[in-house]
Amino acid sequence: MAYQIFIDGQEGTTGLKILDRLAARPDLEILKIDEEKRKDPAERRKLINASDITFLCLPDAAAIEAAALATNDHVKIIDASTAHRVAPGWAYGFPELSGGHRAAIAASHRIANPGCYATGFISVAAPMVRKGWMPADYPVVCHAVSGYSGGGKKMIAAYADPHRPAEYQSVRQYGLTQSHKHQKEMQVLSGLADIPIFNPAVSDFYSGMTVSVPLYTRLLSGKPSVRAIHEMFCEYYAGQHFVQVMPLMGEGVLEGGFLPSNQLAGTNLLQIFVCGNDDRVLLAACLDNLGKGASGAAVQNMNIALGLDETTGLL
Ligand SMILES: NC(=O)C1=CN([C@@H]2O[C@H](COP(=O)(O)OP(=O)(O)OC[C@H]3O[C@@H](n4cnc5c(N)ncnc54)[C@H](OP(=O)(O)O)[C@@H]3O)[C@@H](O)[C@H]2O)C=CC1
Ligand SMILES: CC(=O)N[C@@H](CCC(=O)OP(=O)(O)O)C(=O)O
Repeated sequence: MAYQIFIDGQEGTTGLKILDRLAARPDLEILKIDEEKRKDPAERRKLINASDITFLCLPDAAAIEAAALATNDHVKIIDASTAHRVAPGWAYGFPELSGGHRAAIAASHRIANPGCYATGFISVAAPMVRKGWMPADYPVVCHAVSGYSGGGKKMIAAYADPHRPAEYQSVRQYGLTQSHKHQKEMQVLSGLADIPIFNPAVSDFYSGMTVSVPLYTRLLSGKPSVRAIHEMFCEYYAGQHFVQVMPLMGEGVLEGGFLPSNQLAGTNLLQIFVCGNDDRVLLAACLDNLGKGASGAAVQNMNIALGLDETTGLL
């Protein structure tokens, strides 16, 4: 019998992308909610409890409410929101981070899907801390640029508006108060003592993102060379299908010395670039905010939670 899947928030940006990725799969049956009952707690409770897997593609408050509607012991919840990412009892859905993370996703009934920026940041910061090269109190700074679909339906509509302000054509930095909702998750999952300084920006393209962390090697334990850092990342992610460590300096991959942000749109891939020199290193992660940053990761986590090949149905 096909697995029963419910997407709470099926009309939103992330919900629709998950639906797209699952639509052609014969091993799954999608439990659709009537349009007029999309926000009816009783109907949602019924479908959540009838499912094997429920994806929550909702704002945080609605995701917390939805998780409480799951009353049977069977259903596995995969929450795309920020609500449960550092909550006790929830597995963090980044299987490439460690064998322990993959095992927790396979065993848990509550899986928090990582944030898009957080995925990029953790992919480069966590191995540096785990390998003992970046001291936990390293003063970490992170820069990032995202496509506007990261802001969901409202931001997509604002960018598509023919009467939008001219400034939308420029890169717009935000998170200026240093209290972006991903910062706690970035700190905790990377094993850092302090919240990193985070400078996100949104720009005039639909999806994709680059998340960068500049480092002084002189502040790292053992002062590793840029080549040694690259080798460490190659070993850390060896054998992973969706996380790829690119050639040192992006040799043969980056055209004209530019690192684009939209190259991985439509995929579940995350590519890591190690650039710079033996004094100043730039670690950068490129991904699709709607792919490995949201719907792709959610489907990968579902595959693991169901005991399937994690690449099923994913590019
Ligand atoms: N966009 C992205 O790149 C990423 C998003 N996320 C997270 O995923 C979640 C969904 O984001 P996104 O898809 O972008 O957001 P959207 O705003 O595009 O979609 C959210 C959907 O949830 C629906 N909704 C709101 N409240 C309720 C409720 N009480 N009951 C049922 N449905 C409700 C909305 O309905 P209506 O259509 O009526 O507005 C909408 O369809 C968020 O928590 C977001 O932070 C995570 C990673 C990346
Ligand atoms: C461009 C833009 O606005 N991006 C969103 C991040 C989207 C995301 O990852 O949302 P989650 O926190 O649910 O993971 C933002 O900065 O809030």
